[in-house]
Amino acid sequence: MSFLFNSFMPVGGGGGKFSEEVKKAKDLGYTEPDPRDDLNGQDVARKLTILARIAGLEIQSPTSFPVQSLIPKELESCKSGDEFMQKLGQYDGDMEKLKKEAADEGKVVRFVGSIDVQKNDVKVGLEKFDVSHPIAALKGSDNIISFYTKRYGDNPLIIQGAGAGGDVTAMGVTGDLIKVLRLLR
Ligand SMILES: NC(=O)C1=CN([C@@H]2O[C@H](COP(=O)(O)OP(=O)(O)OC[C@H]3O[C@@H](n4cnc5c(N)ncnc54)[C@H](OP(=O)(O)O)[C@@H]3O)[C@@H](O)[C@H]2O)C=CC1
Ligand SMILES: N[C@@H](CC=O)C(=O)O
Repeated sequence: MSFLFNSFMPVGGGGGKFSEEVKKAKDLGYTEPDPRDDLNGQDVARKLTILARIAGLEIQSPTSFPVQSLIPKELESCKSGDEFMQKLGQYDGDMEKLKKEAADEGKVVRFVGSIDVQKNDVKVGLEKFDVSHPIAALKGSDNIISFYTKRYGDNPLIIQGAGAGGDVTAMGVTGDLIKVLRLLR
């Protein structure tokens, strides 16, 4: 999703049609095998569930908090990812409208997950960001996690790096396997 929005609406203008950027992300191996698993918000919701639990929140499941889906209502009944991809272009106008609205406000649109530990609040969806915000400047498949804490107040602690692609995914899986092996010792 990060690559998708970084290339759909880069700072400074440009970016292709939404459906074309989804196809590009899929061809590069950045989406889930079925891109609907990204566009319905569930991939981000799963990651937020893990992070929120690490932060101490009791989150029942990735479907137990608000998640915005970018799948057009009319395409919810598609039988396969291929059918979905073929039809997605018919709805490019909706995303184009959103892009223009944000651009008129001098902002960009990004798909983000937020965890408010104190309020016990988790949510996933589209948000507009000022072009000077660190999330606006992301490139390629980079993801960003910002920690707003008592000490890292208005200037958050930031972790940034590639969040998709074969090499980093393989590295993540290998890291998890090593952790499991250590637990089994
Ligand atoms: N794509 C990405 O950038 C990222 C992906 N992920 C996660 O990594 C996982 C894989 O994603 P991705 O690599 O894109 O998906 P792919 O579909 O490209 O690869 C999945 C691989 O897993 C194999 N596989 C599936 N089921 C089984 C099984 N039961 N036993 C053994 N092998 C199996 C498939 O084998 P076969 O080809 O024979 O079907 C295929 O080689 C997903 O859970 C995804 O959420 C996480 C971070 C980033
Ligand atoms: N499909 C994911 C990448 C792997 O988890 C994404 O869109 O960020």
